[in-house]
Amino acid sequence: MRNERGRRLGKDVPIVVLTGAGISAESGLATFRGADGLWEGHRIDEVATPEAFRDDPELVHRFYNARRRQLAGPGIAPNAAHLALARLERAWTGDFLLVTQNVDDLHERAGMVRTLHMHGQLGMMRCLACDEVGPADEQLSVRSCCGVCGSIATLRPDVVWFGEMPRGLGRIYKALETCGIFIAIGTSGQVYPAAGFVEAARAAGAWSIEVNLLASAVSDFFDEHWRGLASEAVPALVD
Ligand SMILES: CC(C)NC(=O)[C@H](Cc1c[nH]c2ccccc12)NC(=O)[C@H](CCCC/N=C(/NCCC(=O)O)S[C@H]1O[C@H](COP(=O)(O)OP(=O)(O)OC[C@H]2O[C@@H](n3cnc4c(N)ncnc43)[C@H](O)[C@@H]2O)[C@@H](O)[C@H]1O)NC(=O)OCc1ccccc1
Repeated sequence: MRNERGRRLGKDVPIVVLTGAGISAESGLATFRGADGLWEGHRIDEVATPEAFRDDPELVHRFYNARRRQLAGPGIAPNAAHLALARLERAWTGDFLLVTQNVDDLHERAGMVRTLHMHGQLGMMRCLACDEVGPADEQLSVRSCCGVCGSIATLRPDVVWFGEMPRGLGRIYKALETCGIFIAIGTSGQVYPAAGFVEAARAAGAWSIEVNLLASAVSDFFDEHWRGLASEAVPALVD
């Protein structure tokens, strides 16, 4: 991998890659702030909150069931950007961590292993009574029963909602504090704490690269910018 000044970026330095909805856009999955950023007329961050689940759990279940159906649907598959990152992970000799804000499983379907879903996973559910986590199907509802403790109406999507603590922050900040390269792909830099990772990486002296269709809210923090479709820019960057 070479930076825009052609300086070879050694595959032996610790690297952190952050991805957002933009990397899955070309796989047919809607981005959050794409189109109108609405689902059934609801602003996404209206249905992705603990308050929404408390007030109207059926609406929230419908939202996540619809996204599970879409993700499991025909034609939804990892694109060239996911596949290029999987090649990079296999070729990387230094510490490698992929942190994704995405709840889809396209990185894993592309063969990636060292992934951390900081906002949870669409394919999993958690029981609020016994805290058991297990695979979720497309029919989750308030009538669903927990297979472990038998309680009803206690199953929720195992995702991180607005106002909730993201997953693995300790591991993420540890990796950011020692990384030599930080790459952000397909994220608008509007949701925290993810949007603040580039500053932590820079503070550690990392070379920072942003790959995005448009400028993001944190573009100024990056050393290098690759503007374009992830499916074209990521292979060009890493191969
Ligand atoms: C809206 C925003 C202002 N609000 C927040 O950030 C809030 C509140 C907040 C906390 N700190 C702050 C500081 C300042 C201001 C606000 C806050 N944050 C939280 O609540 C977080 C939890 C947030 C997580 C919420 N859950 C999600 N998802 C899971 C659910 C679900 O999926 O249903 S967030 C969800 O939205 C975000 C969407 O953003 P992107 O992925 O960037 O997608 P977007 O559509 O915006 O952009 C796509 C980009 O791709 C580009 N693109 C499009 N197509 C392509 C293409 N083809 N190729 C390349 N690029 C492309 C576009 O140009 C665009 O730039 C993702 O994070 C995604 O996971 N929790 C928390 O803070 O807990 C306490 C705490 C405090 C301190 C330390 C620890 C904890």
